[in-house]
Amino acid sequence: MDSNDVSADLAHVLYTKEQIQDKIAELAVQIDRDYEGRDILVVGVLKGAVMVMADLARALHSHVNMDWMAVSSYGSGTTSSGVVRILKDLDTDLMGKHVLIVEDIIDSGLTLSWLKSNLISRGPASVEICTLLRKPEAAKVEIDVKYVGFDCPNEFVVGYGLDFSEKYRNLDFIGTLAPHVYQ
Ligand SMILES: O=P(O)(O)OC[C@H]1O[C@H](OP(=O)(O)OP(=O)(O)O)[C@H](O)[C@@H]1O
Ligand code: HPA
Repeated sequence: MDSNDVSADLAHVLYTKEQIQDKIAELAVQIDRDYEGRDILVVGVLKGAVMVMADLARALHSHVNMDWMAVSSYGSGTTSSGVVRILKDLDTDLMGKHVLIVEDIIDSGLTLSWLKSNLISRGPASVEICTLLRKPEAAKVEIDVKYVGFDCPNEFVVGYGLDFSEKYRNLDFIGTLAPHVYQ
């Protein structure tokens, strides 16, 4: 094997490319049904949500506008503190819009909890959340999430937008890392 081959860094595959694509197609059917007759403003949270946004937006049949936010959560090490700073704000006025926040993962829930309240304060007609992954055992706050792809184990996961030190986002599947990567 090539020493630069990322597959050597992986411990387990949790969700294959096919499982992810099937799940996104399922979510798109639900979303199209729920938003029938209404335009959707999908808001992707950079950078992790890039892959989910790209695939979900293409799977939807509804009229969709796309916008992006970048936020940073401060905390010690890998722990989100819930104190969130906006690094890139939306270009769109949310007044009267049906907003669907699209995320790769809800871990502690602190980022999304803050973001949802922030967007609600801008006067949209509705704000819902769609996340590909959620870690139920890691939740620190309760948030109402309408669309969840997979409830996943409380392990650090990478791939399909999710990174470790900015690597592995480009994998088309989701997995866990081998211990040597962290050492
Ligand atoms: O539920 P929480 O514990 O708040 O964690 C979830 C957040 O963490 C990840 O983003 P990250 O800050 O790693 O940035 P990235 O999307 O650029 O990778 C993910 O995309 C969520 O935004
Ligand atoms: O498990 C994770 N992997 C990558 N990024 C993350 N951000 C929150 N949780 C995770």
